[in-house]
Amino acid sequence: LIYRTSTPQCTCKICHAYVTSTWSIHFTNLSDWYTHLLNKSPTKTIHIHVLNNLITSNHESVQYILKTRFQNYPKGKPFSLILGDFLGRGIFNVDGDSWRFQRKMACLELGNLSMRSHAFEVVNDEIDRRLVPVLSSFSKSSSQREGLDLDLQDVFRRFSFDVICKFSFGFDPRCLDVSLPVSDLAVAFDLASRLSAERAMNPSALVWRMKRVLNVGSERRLKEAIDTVDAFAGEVIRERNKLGSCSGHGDLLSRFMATTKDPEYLRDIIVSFMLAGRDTVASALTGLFWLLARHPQVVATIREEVAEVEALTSFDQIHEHHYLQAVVFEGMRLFPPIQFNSKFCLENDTFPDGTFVKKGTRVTYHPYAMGRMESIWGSDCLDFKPERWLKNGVFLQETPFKYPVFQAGYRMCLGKEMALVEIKSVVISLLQRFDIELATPVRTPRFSPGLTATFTGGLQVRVSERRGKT
Ligand code: HEM
Repeated sequence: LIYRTSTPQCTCKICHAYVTSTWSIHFTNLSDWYTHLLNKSPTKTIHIHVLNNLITSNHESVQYILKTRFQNYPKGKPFSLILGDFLGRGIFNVDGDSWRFQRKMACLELGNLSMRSHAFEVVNDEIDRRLVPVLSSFSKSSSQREGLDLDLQDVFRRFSFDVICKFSFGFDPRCLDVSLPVSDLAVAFDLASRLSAERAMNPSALVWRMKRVLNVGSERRLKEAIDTVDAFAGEVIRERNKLGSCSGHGDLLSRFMATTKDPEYLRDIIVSFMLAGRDTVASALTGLFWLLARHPQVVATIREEVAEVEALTSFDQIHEHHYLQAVVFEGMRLFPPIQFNSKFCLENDTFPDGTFVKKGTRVTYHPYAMGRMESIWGSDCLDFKPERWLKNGVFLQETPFKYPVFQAGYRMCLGKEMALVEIKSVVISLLQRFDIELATPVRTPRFSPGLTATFTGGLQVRVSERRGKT
């Protein structure tokens, strides 16, 4: 009974390759195989029947899902159930009024001028006091670690975890420190995120639901991880309550606390923002530094631009480094932190590309594949070429429906500007001070399962201080 699956049995070539995993003979990642299939598809849409999942890289269909027929493509129950234990009723996991309310509040907060300067301060403080010292301690000239390999992905995850916690709820988890401490919270958060995502890989929801009822295996570990995250969120809320409304805190949590005292709801908001701001930024930085290590000319050009243009001293200056902006966008074109994103179709529909969409079908748009579509980027789509974003030296943005790295339409990412500031500040600071090379040259990164793209085995690098630049 447990393994009975409600998905249709299909023996077509694609479904067979999916079910037997034979796609992995020719492709490193499932996303690379989907990219291959989508590039070949005349409509740029494919149907994995056994998953009842329509996957598209057609920008007109993406616009249709995310904007034109937004109401017909909510997140839907299947996902809110899968992620419900971890994300609760937080912004990522709800539709309708609850989503609208949280979006409005978060929008006010993230767009607010003083929050922008607060974000800038938090990011640069974390860079100066923690990120740079950690890299220095691993550099070839350091007496501390004598040029040991450093997992840059791990460092970026620690960095962005500290930043989002300090920024959103004024709490400093101190994950990034020269001693690289083990943080129970960060470990639990990772586990909860990974195990929640893995629920979706079961052939039927019955599998994980049964395990949850029996409290065994991965469901037991998931529960324990969520308990640790809940304990942390509870502590943050209690501390904040003690300080009262006259604490002077102007952060995101305070704004939500002014509207509700429901601890469960506040917990969901805390978890959502930790998820939103942590893994995504770390993932963007990991992919970008992998690319930079393989493109010394791009590094040299960034250094030239940074030397020419005044240093980044405020949030709003982020648009002044055009080449750097192009580099960051180009990095996420090839390595989008959220490789794919799914919705559910409420009523029968037809995509602009002519694909019929049956009610109840899972509908997925695929930023990873879209970044590698010849039809969008041309025959050099696999090359890392920041110049493609520049016209006469000025950065020109592509429509978000062709580049839905931050999603697009009504639910577009609210932290985009903050993420860009964070990524650019890190790139500038690290490239000014260090030369960074890959410890083991990997041709194609392999990704681990999870809600955001993570390099399996991390990003192992060797760091050396640039003479006269420290
Ligand atoms: C490179 C970094 C980032 C990327 C690539 C990114 C990407 C995305 C994507 C794809 C979504 C849509 C998710 C979905 O609906 O399932 C999203 C939503 C969101 N992001 Fe980001 N994000 C980044 C950083 C951030 C940061 C730093 C914050 C907060 C400070 C943030 C806050 C949010 C929020 C609140 C939403 C929910 C919007 C809604 O549902 O209306 N993001 N982001």
